Amino acid sequence: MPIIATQGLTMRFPRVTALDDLSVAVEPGVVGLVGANGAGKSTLIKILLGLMPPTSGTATVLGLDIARDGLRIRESVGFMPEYECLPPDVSATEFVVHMARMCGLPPSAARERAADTLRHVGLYEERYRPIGGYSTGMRQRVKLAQALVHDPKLVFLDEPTNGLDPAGRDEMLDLIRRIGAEFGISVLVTSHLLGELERVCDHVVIIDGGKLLRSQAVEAYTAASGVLTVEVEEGRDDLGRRLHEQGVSVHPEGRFLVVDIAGETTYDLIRDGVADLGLRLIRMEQRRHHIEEVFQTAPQAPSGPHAAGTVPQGVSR
Ligand SMILES: Nc1ncnc2c1ncn2[C@@H]1O[C@H](COP(=O)(O)OP(=O)(O)OP(=O)(O)O)[C@@H](O)[C@H]1O
Repeated sequence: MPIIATQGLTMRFPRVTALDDLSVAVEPGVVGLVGANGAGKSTLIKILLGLMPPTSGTATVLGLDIARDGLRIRESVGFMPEYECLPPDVSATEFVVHMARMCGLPPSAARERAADTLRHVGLYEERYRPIGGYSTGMRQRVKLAQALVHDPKLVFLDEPTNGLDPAGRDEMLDLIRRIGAEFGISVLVTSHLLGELERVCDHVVIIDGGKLLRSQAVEAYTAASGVLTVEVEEGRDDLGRRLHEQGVSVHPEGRFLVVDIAGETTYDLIRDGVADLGLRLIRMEQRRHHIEEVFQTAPQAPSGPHAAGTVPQGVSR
């Protein structure tokens, strides 16, 4: 059963169509939702939580109908919002226990679950200090803990790496992977950073101007390309010249040579060239595609705000 399925989902505000006839279904796992600022990601999450009725169309979350079962959806789904929403004067423990109680857990179970969840997200002694003194990374962890405390089957994480430094991002991405792999909780995670989603997701849905651009497994986006990256210690240009003379399509790129694969012979020609020129081969690997290439090849939607051939502003690697 898909964890999320939408059919013709449309949300029109007076001046803008935030979602435009969106039909998509995703299976359990870690699912990325990507789109530029204003693409409709937060609107979709609010509609899926049953907090806002769509203008038209239908959707189910964990098999529950958003129009009828909003309360049951919110019981089974955790939500980590993008915006700052934590009270500064209470500790992480007090806040997460409170959220667990709000979800219906009795006092002792709420305390236990809060302690477990805060430990899972990497907050230890700090959890007794007021949240107001926390770093951005710690606050993101508290937001994540409150989304997980009632043991949901699915969590919606809206831009969980926002505002984090590279180390904080890596830690948050590791946590997201563990939520999916170790705890068996499905995740819908939004980001405008495609490289992040490539790292943690099983499946990525791309929306642009409220329309579905692509929905497929990450491996389908990152399949091996027909191009080799070759790095030699010295003599890059000599090797490039020789390959070119042998009819190989090749061009330099930084320290590397980028070589079009025209069959097994391409590998032989590189190997022979390296040996004959007495070079040291550091690497020869087949390049993989990246999710961003979807934006570079997608035709422009008639009403889409973004020019074809460009990554929409706000979406980056
Ligand atoms: N309550 C509202 N009233 C009017 N317009 C809205 C409302 N909520 C969202 N919009 C508009 O709908 C479009 C989609 O917004 P949404 O917040 O869903 O995008 P997003 O992909 O989440 O972007 P971001 O990454 O900036 O949060 C935007 O043009 C936004 O201005």
